[in-house]
Amino acid sequence: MTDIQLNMDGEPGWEPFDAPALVGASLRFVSGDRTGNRFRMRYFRNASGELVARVWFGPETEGPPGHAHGGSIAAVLDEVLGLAAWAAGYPIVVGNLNIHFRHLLPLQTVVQVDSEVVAAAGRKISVRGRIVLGDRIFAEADCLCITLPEEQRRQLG
Ligand SMILES: CCCCCCCCCC(=O)SCCNC(=O)CCNC(=O)[C@H](O)C(C)(C)COP(=O)(O)OP(=O)(O)OC[C@H]1O[C@@H](n2cnc3c(N)ncnc32)[C@H](O)[C@@H]1OP(=O)(O)O
Repeated sequence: MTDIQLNMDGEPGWEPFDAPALVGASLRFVSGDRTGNRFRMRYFRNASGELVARVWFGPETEGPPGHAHGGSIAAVLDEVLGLAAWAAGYPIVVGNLNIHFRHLLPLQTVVQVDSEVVAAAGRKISVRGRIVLGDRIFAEADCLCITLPEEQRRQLG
């Protein structure tokens, strides 16, 4: 397997972001395995609080031959956009995730997930995101996150 570059060393202003330190170790499904053949990913945040992820879609995320399964793309967007809301200070779960799959995403490629918290109204936090490689947009998503009441948050641990 070729060298997998997930760092942002050449891009000043982005610091590694410790997702489990914020939301807990339960966040394993997408970002928990740093060596396997499903996803490998790293989170980064800048001084403005924007969150990005560098994600490698491994052979076990396959859907169409040689390309990522739509569900694997959805899983990545669910986690990254939900985490973007948490990183902005909102303890949420994802209520609605709407994805446009724009281009087939080739396996064993490192792509970037950009995110932006675009609105907060009461318990509803709107987050937008996209999966890109250079100018190529593979997927775009709108995510509605809902903050959890304190009691429900406590039950989650
Ligand atoms: C803890 C670690 C977190 C890790 C980081 C995040 C990354 C992972 C992200 C996820 O995968 S989270 C897991 C996937 N999501 C879920 O399983 C959520 C399951 N659904 C629920 O728990 C509840 O339906 C939910 C908390 C989202 C809402 O239920 P509530 O009873 O608390 O809220 P309610 O129904 O009163 O709705 C509150 C407002 O949100 C709106 N709303 C709720 N769900 C909606 C929805 N699905 N679509 C559109 N609007 C929605 C609702 O209309 C209302 O708007 P208004 O205040 O204007 O009336």
